[in-house]
Amino acid sequence: MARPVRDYDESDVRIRPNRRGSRPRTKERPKHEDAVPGRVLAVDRGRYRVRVPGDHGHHEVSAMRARELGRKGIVVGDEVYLVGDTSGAEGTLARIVRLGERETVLRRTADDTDPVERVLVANADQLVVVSALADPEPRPRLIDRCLVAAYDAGMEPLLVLTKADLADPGPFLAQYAPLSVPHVVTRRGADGGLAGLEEVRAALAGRVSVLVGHSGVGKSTLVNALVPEAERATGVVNTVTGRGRHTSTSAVALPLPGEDGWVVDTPGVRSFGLAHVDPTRIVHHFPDLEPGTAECPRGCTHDEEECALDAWVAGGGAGPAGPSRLESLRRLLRTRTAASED
Ligand SMILES: Nc1nc2c(ncn2[C@@H]2O[C@H](COP(=O)(O)OP(=O)(O)OP(=O)(O)O)[C@@H](O)[C@H]2O)c(=O)[nH]1
Ligand SMILES: [Zn+2]
Repeated sequence: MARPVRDYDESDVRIRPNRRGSRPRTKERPKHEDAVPGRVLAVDRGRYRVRVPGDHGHHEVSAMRARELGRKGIVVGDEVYLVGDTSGAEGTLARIVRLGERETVLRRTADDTDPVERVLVANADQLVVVSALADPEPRPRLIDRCLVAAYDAGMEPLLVLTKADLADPGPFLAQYAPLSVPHVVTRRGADGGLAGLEEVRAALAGRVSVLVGHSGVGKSTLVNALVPEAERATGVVNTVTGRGRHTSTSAVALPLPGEDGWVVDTPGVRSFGLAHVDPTRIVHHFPDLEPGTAECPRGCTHDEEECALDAWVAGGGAGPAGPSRLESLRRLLRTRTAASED
């Protein structure tokens, strides 16, 4: 019979200081089993604002990365593990010693001159593309880029169409009908309030949603209506860093009231470079077309002459909607290679 193996127990080592001081004798890296889990809400110049759950609700902790993390990036939405002073009291700084596994990764290539791929947000499951129906006019090419970024990240897209008091959503929606992207329409009501907000809330409930949209579409109006304390939350970053109102933060996670999901606002994000996108990830989001790719040549981009989708769709493989769905898929695939526009 094998002897029972005793697991290495870090706490044993730590309570027995060696002669030279309090450092454990073992070369084994400390595992930080007592590390406190939290979620990164904002990143600003090497300081992380982390939300830590406690017995009586949540509190926020300012943290820095521990050296042992190496060069691994930490982004908004990351699950992190903290040691040190995790009280969140003013002037305290915890250390992030470990990073949880990411379920999704929203990336972008900043622009055409900067080929560096950046991770924008981790662990989000929905990408909300906010677009005004008028003032400013919708930008379909930018919306398509966002959809591609969502599909590539394994996120579900949602269109929020604002300012329906200024223009009828019908013609715009017709363009997106073959894509079967869910949408919500909002408008300014006669009372000055935002109509459609309840529908937006329902679509965000229980999810982690990243909001993107170009300047003037009404994204701030929407965020402030959804998360009335949003202003206060951004203020916390500033008191922590002591750098005033201007921060380089490109994303901020805001818990929705009632702990019913999160929205991640992305104030600095104006476009999605898509140099990194894998075409096979886009076709996964067209489940009606995907079976038709079985006969494709290896490494098919699904936008080339040899692609098996044409014959399959022509043969009725994807039903009567097949041709317009294929056209939409190709539109998105071409977005990947088109020059970025914001
Ligand atoms: N008519 C109308 N105007 C709206 C609506 N929603 C927002 N606006 C107005 O549109 C303008 C831009 O709204 P913001 O919320 O600041 O837009 P934003 O997307 O945050 O833009 P940036 O701050 O530039 O990023 C403001 O004057 C809002 O009052 C709407 O549903 N209807
Ligand atoms: Zn193909």
